[in-house]
Amino acid sequence: MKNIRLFRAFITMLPKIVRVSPGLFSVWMISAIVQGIIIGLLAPVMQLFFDRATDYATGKAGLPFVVVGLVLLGAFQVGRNAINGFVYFCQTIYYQKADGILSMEVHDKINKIAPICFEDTRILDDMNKALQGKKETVLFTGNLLNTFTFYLPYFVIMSVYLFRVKPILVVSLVLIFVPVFLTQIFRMKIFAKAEDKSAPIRRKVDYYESCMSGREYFKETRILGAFPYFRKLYADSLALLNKLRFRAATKSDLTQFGVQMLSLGGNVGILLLLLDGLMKEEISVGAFAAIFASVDTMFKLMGQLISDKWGAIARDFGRVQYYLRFLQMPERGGMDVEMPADVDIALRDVSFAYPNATRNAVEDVSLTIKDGETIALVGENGSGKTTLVRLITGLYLPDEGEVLYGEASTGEVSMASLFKNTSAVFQKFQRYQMTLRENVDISDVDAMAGDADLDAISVQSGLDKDDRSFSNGYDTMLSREFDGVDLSGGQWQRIAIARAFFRRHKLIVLDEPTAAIDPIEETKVYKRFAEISRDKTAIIVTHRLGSVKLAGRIMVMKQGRLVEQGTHEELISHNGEYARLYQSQEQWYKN
Ligand SMILES: Nc1ncnc2c1ncn2[C@@H]1O[C@H](COP(=O)(O)OP(=O)(O)OP(=O)(O)O)[C@@H](O)[C@H]1O
Repeated sequence: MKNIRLFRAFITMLPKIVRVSPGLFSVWMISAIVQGIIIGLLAPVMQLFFDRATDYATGKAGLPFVVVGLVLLGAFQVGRNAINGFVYFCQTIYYQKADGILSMEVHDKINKIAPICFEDTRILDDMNKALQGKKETVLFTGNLLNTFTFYLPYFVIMSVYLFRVKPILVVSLVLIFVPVFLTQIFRMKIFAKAEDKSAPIRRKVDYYESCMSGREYFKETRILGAFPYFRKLYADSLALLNKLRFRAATKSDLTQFGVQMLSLGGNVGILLLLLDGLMKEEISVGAFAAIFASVDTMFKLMGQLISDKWGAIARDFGRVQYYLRFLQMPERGGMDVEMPADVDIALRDVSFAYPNATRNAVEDVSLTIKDGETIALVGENGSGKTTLVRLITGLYLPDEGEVLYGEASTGEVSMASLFKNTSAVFQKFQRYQMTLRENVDISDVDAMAGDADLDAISVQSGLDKDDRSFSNGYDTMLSREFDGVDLSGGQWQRIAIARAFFRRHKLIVLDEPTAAIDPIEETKVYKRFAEISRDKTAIIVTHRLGSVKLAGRIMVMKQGRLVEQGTHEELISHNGEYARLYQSQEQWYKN
């Protein structure tokens, strides 16, 4: 993907940030400009007051003059504190709002990109970085805006003021600014380099940490006695990470120390120039006192702009690029059409390879599934069954050939249109941490299951709501994280089946839906499934060949190819791959 330049990134982000809340954005920007102007004008106002005070002391002016100067100075000081607080308030609220809205945008985008992208580790990596980058994107835009709204007016006012007092002051300011700026760039480079080296080590540290104490890992790690092994890996990686951090911090701190010395030198230099001007009566006592009082703020703001703001811009820019490139990723697209319900599904010379895979997972498959037919897909591990059903449903698009629903090719139709009449239970089904009712409802949010629907679906999927696990019936929370209960693998699988049955569908895919259910209960589930899918197209992927007999036709996959198809009896008498698989399973039960 192409690199995005800083200015381009800024003008791409700006309208997105403004759209979050145009009213609040205007208030925030205007108040930041006013803040810059007030703080910039503080030095001339101070001079005014000190000059008047000197005039009063030497009898050149009356007391009211001094009082007016003092009131003006007081007003600016109060104004400065008030505006500082107000700008901070606006900015905090704005960042929070923008973060929420940009998160939505990322999730909407993820919903539109082709599901195959989730099989590509590089795209997944980019997606993760984009998600992390969304927060930094808001800060990045905010920091750039801040440069123009607050720092620019402040430094323009200060430069004009200093120039009018003594032009050499502006020149010395620029002379200090340049090396400070360059050293900050050097510091950014140190951190960028350290970050590049640390990122993979940090991933390992996080991973070893979860292997030691993560919820999913700790039982197996304990049983295997692998804790000391992971502990050592963790400690070694952590030590390496700390070494990198220490080196970067040392270099950076030394540079920072140099910068501080430079600023101190600059500070002293400016004061000497001022003193010289005062002695030669080129500048007034008021100007001397005002600049003397403001020079510290000026150096602080300069450091803040360069290290905090631009440092953060440089640090965050990489992630912002990931974010913007992710938003530019091509979407799956396709037409929104009303898919005909009662059509045959045909695959014509379909081949497919996973991203970065060296060989096809599905190779030159042609077949037709008649409307309302029940098909069983069988074959050894890795023979391509799951991939084939993903192609049939249109979740993935073929690299070669086409999958047709009647006349419509899956590549031309939008995912929403395609999946409208499809339901599925996947091998790796999800355990949604919600109530039992919600776990079913989400498959057809327009229908919302009532108790009667849930009773019917529970029977079909073999779910027993009177089981003592469901202490609150259908409203039992199925998550220990949310003060609910956890279930057995078989119970979760039945919920996944219930969810698939609840969805209105013309095509249903059951990819190994009963692996965690005992064989007797499995037979019952399949029988009930045969009843409810009588007029529907159904595809069952299974290893247990005892349950494939209910299918009208059995298709046998081997190394990505469709090698046999027919009824159980036909395939047994053919004495090929299916017969071999069937006989080997028969042996399990006989021996
Ligand atoms: N995400 C992936 N990336 C790369 N290759 C994959 C991916 N998923 C599956 N494969 C490969 O594609 C081939 C077919 O896998 P598939 O999951 O379709 O087989 P299967 O018949 O369903 O296997 P099983 O019975 O074990 O579930 C295998 O060689 C597998 O290694």
